[in-house]
Amino acid sequence: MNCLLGIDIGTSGTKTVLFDENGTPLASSTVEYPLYQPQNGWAEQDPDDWYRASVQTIRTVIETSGVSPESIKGIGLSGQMHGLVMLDASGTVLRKSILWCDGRTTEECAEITETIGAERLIELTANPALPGFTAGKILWVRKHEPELYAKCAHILLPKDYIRYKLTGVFATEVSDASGMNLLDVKNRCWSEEVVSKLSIDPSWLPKVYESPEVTGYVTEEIAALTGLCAGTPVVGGAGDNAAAAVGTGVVEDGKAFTTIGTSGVVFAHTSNMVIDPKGRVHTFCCAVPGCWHVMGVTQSAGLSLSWFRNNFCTAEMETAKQMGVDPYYLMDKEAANVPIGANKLLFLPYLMGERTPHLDANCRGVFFGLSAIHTKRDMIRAVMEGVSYSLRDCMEVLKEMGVVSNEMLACGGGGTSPLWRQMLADLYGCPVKTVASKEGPALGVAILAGVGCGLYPSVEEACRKVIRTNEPQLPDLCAHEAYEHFYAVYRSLYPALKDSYKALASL
Ligand SMILES: Nc1ncnc2c1ncn2[C@@H]1O[C@H](COP(=O)(O)OP(=O)(O)O)[C@@H](O)[C@H]1O
Ligand SMILES: O=C(CO)[C@@H](O)[C@H](O)COP(=O)(O)O
Repeated sequence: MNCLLGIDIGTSGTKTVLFDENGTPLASSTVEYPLYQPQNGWAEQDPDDWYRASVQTIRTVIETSGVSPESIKGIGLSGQMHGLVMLDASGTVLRKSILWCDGRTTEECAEITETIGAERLIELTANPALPGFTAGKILWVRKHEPELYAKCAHILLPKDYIRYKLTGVFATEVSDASGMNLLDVKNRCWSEEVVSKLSIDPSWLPKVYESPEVTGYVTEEIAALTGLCAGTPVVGGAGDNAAAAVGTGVVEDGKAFTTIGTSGVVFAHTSNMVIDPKGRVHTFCCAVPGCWHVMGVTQSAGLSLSWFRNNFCTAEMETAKQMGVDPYYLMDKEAANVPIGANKLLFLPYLMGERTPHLDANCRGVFFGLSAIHTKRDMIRAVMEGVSYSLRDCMEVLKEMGVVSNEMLACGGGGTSPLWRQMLADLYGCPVKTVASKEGPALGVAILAGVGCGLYPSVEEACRKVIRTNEPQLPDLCAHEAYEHFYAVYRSLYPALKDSYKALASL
């Protein structure tokens, strides 16, 4: 039997899944780790937490599956995008990684825009300078931590740090590199102009591959720690969203998915490069060589619900533990008993600022319309609806650009909730499907590994062989109409609060 391994370095945890060559999961293991928030709007993680989680989950899936390590023909890596990992010349991590949802670099982004020129930056990198992206984080460390910056010899993205630990190679691939503000997204290589104008040492940047290409091989040391065979090939893989696209079969024009992970993303495949002139959605290379994708991002999707759970649902967490079920299952049940509109309670999910459509690192979460009638269950529903309104905002921009068809796939932790999927179907006004496999990004990069090691002829062929979809959830037209009224009020809130957000941030 031929097997493939997919490793996804998510924000909530690392998930490693072993598949057979038909995409059937044989074993899966997840290890969670903390998110550090040293200041309001900052977010960091320890790259060595990702490494420990990777080693542990690889070892676990090999042991529990009982497959022989020789049968693992290739490994694919996926991960949260944009995070800055800085290493010194000996390969030691210099500081905690500054993550995709960290909003500290508004000033540095303005500096990048001024240095390159707003139009030229979009011409070269297909995107404006955004606080979530990596280049601003590099400039922030240069300005605020010069002693540490002086020791830097390598810059990597989260999953590429794990690649370095597995193979000893400094490499990345086009989909993740697109989110650094340093890649020439059209030509799929580093932009010499941007790198040199920002005075970033080009020797710090890893070599860029296409997603299915082999980038290196598992070392003897890692083999001894994990049970893998030394010499197992590791392919480029993809940023988590490009990886989820492969894992849900979104590899052709007109196909799209929504993921509710820590972040929320509405993603559409494009075989031509399409750019939103207002910069509200990102244009990145995708994992299919020669193709791109457009995606809108809600910074705090699952994060809003996990924040609510952790702070206000200790009773549900306790009951869930006693019942041996997931606390989110109980929270879903409570929310399902509340009518559309959460008894006139709205939630703006801007806990970590927002990208699509506002591009504002300073905005923050709001419960709007709170009344003495409301209970916790209204608030749970309002959080889930608020995230769905924000995803509808993403959808509206993609529709304006003409890149989505009238069908949507749902994935990510939140995409496993039938209630959340129905909210999406009702709000988008289109059927929402899931794929039979729940493994999204891990399956996506396992498929890429299968292409890289010759088990499949192409990404598209592999998806045709492996991906199966379930029956769709259909939109309810009455619910759609009801949501339209609440969505209109939701849309009016950000413009009304914009100046107040700025004032609050400046205090
Ligand atoms: N049954 C569920 N109902 C609603 N939301 C859920 C459920 N299960 C998981 N989630 C959401 O999914 C999020 C985690 O998604 P996941 O895709 O694993 O995250 P990441 O890839 O960012 O680490 C949680 O924060 C939670 O909000
Ligand atoms: O910043 C983005 C995409 O631009 C996020 O989608 C990150 O890639 C984090 O993903 P999750 O941890 O939510 O999967």
